[in-house]
Amino acid sequence: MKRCDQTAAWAALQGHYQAHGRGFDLREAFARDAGRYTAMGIEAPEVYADLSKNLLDTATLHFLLDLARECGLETQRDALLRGEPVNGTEGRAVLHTALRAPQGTAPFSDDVHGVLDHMLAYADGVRADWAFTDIVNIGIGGSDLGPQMVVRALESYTHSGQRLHFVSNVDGHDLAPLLQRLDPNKTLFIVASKTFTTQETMANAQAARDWFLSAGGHAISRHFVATTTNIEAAAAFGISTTFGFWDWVGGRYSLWSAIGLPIAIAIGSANFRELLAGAHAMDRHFAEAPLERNLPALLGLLDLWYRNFHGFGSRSVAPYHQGLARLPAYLQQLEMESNGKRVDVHGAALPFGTSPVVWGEPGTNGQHAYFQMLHQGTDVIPVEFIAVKTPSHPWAGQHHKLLANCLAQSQALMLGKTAAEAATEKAPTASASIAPEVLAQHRSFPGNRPSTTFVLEALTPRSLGALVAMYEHRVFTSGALWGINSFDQWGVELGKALCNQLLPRLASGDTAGLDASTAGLLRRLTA
Ligand SMILES: O=P(O)(O)OC[C@H]1O[C@](O)(CO)[C@@H](O)[C@@H]1O
Repeated sequence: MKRCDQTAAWAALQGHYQAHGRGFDLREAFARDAGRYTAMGIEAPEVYADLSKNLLDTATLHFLLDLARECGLETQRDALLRGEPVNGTEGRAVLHTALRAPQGTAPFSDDVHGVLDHMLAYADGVRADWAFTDIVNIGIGGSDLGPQMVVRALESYTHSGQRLHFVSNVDGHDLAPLLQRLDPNKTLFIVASKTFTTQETMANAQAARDWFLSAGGHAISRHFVATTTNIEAAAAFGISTTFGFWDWVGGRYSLWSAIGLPIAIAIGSANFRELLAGAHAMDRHFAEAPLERNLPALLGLLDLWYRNFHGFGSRSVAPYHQGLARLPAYLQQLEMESNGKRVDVHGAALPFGTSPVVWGEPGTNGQHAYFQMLHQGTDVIPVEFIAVKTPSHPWAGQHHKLLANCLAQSQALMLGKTAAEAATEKAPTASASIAPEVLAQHRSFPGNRPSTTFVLEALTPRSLGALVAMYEHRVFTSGALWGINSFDQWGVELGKALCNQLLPRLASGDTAGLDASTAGLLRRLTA
């Protein structure tokens, strides 16, 4: 398997970038090719993607697809899906796709469906049990972001009466205000942790249990359940109802496993199965569609083109659906924990950039905050718009405003406005004292700024499942091309170890042997 920079296609792309890519102009590309929108629209299950407002043409795509083939992308993908130990540094397979495959069609099927059926039956029982008014998921990272994002997105599928809460931060300001509002005998706590050792989760679980007992709670066994691979540790904590999963489910890929319990309680088993079905449909697309029409593969290639040739270090995600408010945070873990790596699978330092910074907010809110920089700042930041055709509220006029904003932003990023065009506009009165040609500079936009727009018919369990799986496979694609292990996360370990060393010093105030800055700050925080 070749790393991207060791292929002939990489060299060809370098030449192509110098000759055409650098000076590529979207406005000219649309003027030259009337069929550009149609040719660069990809129909994947539940997701339509308009790639036409990106800085590439048929020749670029041709070289990128050559690169994918030379890197053995399809072979790497097949190894992933077969359950080979592609997570080399941890000696593990990576099989989140098996969690959403129909019975008998993927590795570990009996185990997967056994836990799934058990978990969904329990979830439906909780939904029907009106004695539970509040469900609290205690977990962090992958044991929080996925379930939280999905529950928020599918709020219209939840039934009223039960409230879902997510507590993640070791900061007591997360848990304490919530507990004040809860009745212990009407609350279910889900302690969600793949390892059941994570400091934040264990601290919050302990605090919740202490509160439960001191606030008059009865029957811990009914009010605390766990979702974990470490059933012994959950039992030692005193939890007898546990839904398990396996080491081949990465934390950031785990919402499809027992970690999805809060989702299942929120939307019910039938809808949870729809979520899985949507993801499975995208899995099949990724596994079977030719690379030319394979949406996750094309997105991964586009990421490489932007990161390694155009030098863009960031990508902004703008979901034009308030339900997807937590999607950017979810994608930050998915993408940056997966591909924020600086050595390849053989431990060799990489001579090129890997994961971009992924960030964003729902539209239209972002427009009134940082879109200024996207339009007129000095950095080019590709933007990803997500538009949903049919809302789940009744206000068509308001939805039209949302969609018009979404389309207008990608249009403005692409078209821009020249100083000459700006000069023809009537200046606002407040700016009248500025020379018109100076004002025109301020009011002009460079344009030619790339974006992708995804369209969903509606935000449903099925479409959301497909959308998330699309992102997972896209991250796999760019990681595979870069030659990195997208499935470990050693970068989180050093901070954890140093935290454990510092912890006793917070109580004792001992600063001996610390660097001057850490010692000074510790003194300031403890004196
Ligand atoms: O589910 P756990 O084991 O508590 O881990 C939580 C999170 O911590 C990490 O291991 C590192 O931050 C993530 O990969 C993971 O999702």
